Amino acid sequence: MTDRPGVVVTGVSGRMGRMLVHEIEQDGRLALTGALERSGHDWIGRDLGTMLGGAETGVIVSDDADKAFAKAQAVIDFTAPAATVAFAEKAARAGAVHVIGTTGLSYDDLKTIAAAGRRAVIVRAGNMSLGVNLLTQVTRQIAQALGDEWDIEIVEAHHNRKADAPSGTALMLGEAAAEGRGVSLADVSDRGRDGMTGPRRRGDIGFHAIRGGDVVGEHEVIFATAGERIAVRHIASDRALFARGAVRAALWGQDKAPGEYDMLDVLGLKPGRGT
Ligand SMILES: NC(=O)C1=CN([C@@H]2O[C@H](COP(=O)(O)OP(=O)(O)OC[C@H]3O[C@@H](n4cnc5c(N)ncnc54)[C@H](OP(=O)(O)O)[C@@H]3O)[C@@H](O)[C@H]2O)C=CC1
Ligand SMILES: O=C(O)C1=N[C@H](C(=O)O)C[C@H](O)C1
Repeated sequence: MTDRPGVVVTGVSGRMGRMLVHEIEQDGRLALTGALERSGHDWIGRDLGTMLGGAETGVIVSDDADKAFAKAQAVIDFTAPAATVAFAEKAARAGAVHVIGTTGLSYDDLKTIAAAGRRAVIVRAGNMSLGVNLLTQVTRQIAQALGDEWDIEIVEAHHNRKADAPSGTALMLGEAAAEGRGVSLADVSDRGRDGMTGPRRRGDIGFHAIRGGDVVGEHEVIFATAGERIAVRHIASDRALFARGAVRAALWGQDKAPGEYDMLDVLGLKPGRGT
């Protein structure tokens, strides 16, 4: 028996799933009590440690989320939108803190997750790193200080297996820029221009996605006007930083009231909420 909060990692064979198992072991403040993969996956019923090429851990990979969540205090979930929406309901029912890193969530997905967040603690962020979360604040401040004669463009680059565009981080940065300007991102978003687009619309926020090789994640916000340009940039070179943020969020959420939180709450960068 252990008094460490128990945690389940979903999508455990994925890029982030593997990284999370490693980080949970290294960090030592959470006990890994469950590991999930989708039904029919080769790893189901097998020992997680063996599947990862190491010694047996006693954690058997399962596709039964309800059973795994019932024994845990936290769920760390970097999977895919449909899976995350289903996990949100199940984690809320089990009373486990649900840390959501999954991106590409639709408006309806977000509504379902928000409903689960009225019953349990959810920490959701398109990027769990300190650097990116600081960058959102800097972006908001710069956008607030500049008029709309400054064009804002967000450029992101990721590996060639990434399923969604723009990235969750690019959207966080876009939201921050729009907030700084006092406009709704939905009204000014201009994604991936192509063809005879005509001149740029004043006030738009442009998004551009590069996909290639093994790029972990790079984001740049460009503010451009006549005669000058400002660029702020974040480069992630190791997925471990996202896993560290997720573990920190799972621990932070343990004594919080039900609600949907983000990494600014966890990092103490949003005074007056949940701290
Ligand atoms: N917020 C952040 O800081 C970060 C967010 N991400 C996001 O995390 C997500 C995952 O990224 P990544 O690890 O690279 O992707 P991977 O495709 O490598 O991993 C996703 C894993 O989830 C599994 N999965 C899908 N559906 C289910 C299900 N219903 N039940 C259990 N497991 C399931 C997949 O299985 P299968 O292969 O069979 O589909 C796969 O093993 C993406 O949305 C990505 O954008 C990534 C890094 C940082
Ligand atoms: O899919 C990824 O890899 C990443 N996804 C997140 C995103 O969509 O922004 C975070 C990070 O950039 C890596």
